[in-house]
Amino acid sequence: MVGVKPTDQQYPQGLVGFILCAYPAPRTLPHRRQLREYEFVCATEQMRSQWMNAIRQALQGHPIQPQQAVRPRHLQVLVNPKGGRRQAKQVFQSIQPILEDAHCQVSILETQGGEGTIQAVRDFDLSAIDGFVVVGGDGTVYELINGLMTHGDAEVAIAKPIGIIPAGTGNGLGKTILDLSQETYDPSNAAFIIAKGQYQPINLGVVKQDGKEYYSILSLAWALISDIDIKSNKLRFLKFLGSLRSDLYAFLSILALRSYRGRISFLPAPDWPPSPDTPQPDLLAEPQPADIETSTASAWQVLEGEFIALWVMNVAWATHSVLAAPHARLADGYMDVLIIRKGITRWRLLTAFLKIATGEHLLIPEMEYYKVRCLHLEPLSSEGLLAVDGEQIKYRSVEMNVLANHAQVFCR
Ligand SMILES: Nc1ncnc2c1ncn2[C@@H]1O[C@H](COP(=O)(O)OP(=O)(O)OP(=O)(O)O)[C@@H](O)[C@H]1O
Repeated sequence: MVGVKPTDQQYPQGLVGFILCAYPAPRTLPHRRQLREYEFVCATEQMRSQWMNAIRQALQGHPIQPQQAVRPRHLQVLVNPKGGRRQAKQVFQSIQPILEDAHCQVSILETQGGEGTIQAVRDFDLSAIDGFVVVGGDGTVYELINGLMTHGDAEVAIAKPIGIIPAGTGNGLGKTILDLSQETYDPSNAAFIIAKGQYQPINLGVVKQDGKEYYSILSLAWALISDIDIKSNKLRFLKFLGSLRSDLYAFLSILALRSYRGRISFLPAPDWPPSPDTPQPDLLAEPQPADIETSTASAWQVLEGEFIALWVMNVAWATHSVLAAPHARLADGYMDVLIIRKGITRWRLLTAFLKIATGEHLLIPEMEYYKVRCLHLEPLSSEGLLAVDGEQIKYRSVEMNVLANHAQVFCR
């Protein structure tokens, strides 16, 4: 009786009956309406199971095919345990669930560095790989690209999309991709882009020197820039500095400023610089073949003299905090070139350095900016450094050409 409101016929008589009826039923015990709903659910459940049995009988001899399972994407992951703050393994563990939730299966390779990594990439069985993921910095991407381009089946290898989880020091390519995908600079956002699975073409640079070829996805640097890139590696043991390492070295190099003699020849884009009326281009739009053909028709330019810096950029961001080439597009068939000649004051250079995170360094008149199809550098100073994607190459004449839309990166 307690907890279930009695019907009229069941009302007990007198004072006891009045108290029992006025006393509200405890919520934990079923109310009569709830009981009726329960009975209804039981009845419909019974009907449902009867219908299902009827359908099963009708379909006997006509088994239903199980739904085709979505094939998981197989990603070959390259983790550089020595990149950046040496946190790449932990970074990958933290984002792995994002890839797994997106039906990605991963195989992990810990890189050895240099030729060891390039050879390991050449040995990959491509039939089992849908894409690559680099957990490291631009140096590891460079090794991956060079391994793919010299793979026995290079055409198939370089067509596989590449994703970047930034775990190096600079991570210029990772930052460029995150920026184009309108995501903030963070490993989980980078994993999210890979999980989404969309990819875009990207130019590659081919650097030729002494009959050898190197493939670049980021940059060719000479003078002040390569000095900072290569010499700041000496401070790598100061792990806590992270990317501040190159900022510190840049500041010291500007104080002890020196110039380098050389000859820079290049084939500029015919429509550069654009007139102020030209609408802003879509940064991911593929180039029209006509754009590339007309560029070869334009005349070579030759600059000879003393230079402070040469930076040939394939993408916009040189590091996650250096927007060196704000006009660079992923697949426009051009490289963006920043040249600083001797004559700029230390103060102006320092101002440019402080503004480079937003691309406003280009407002300083001494910054010369070109878009080029190919470039030839002949260093005329006896000593100096040259770097491709932050990796040192021999200090002698070098040529760089664009391979338009040659690789693919997970982006957007
Ligand atoms: N197991 C390893 N031991 C020693 N060096 C390695 C190993 N694996 C990779 N390397 C080297 O580490 C160097 C740096 O790699 P990476 O570019 O990934 O990081 P980073 O230099 O910190 O980042 P960024 O290039 O973006 O500034 C590369 O030259 C690579 O050859």
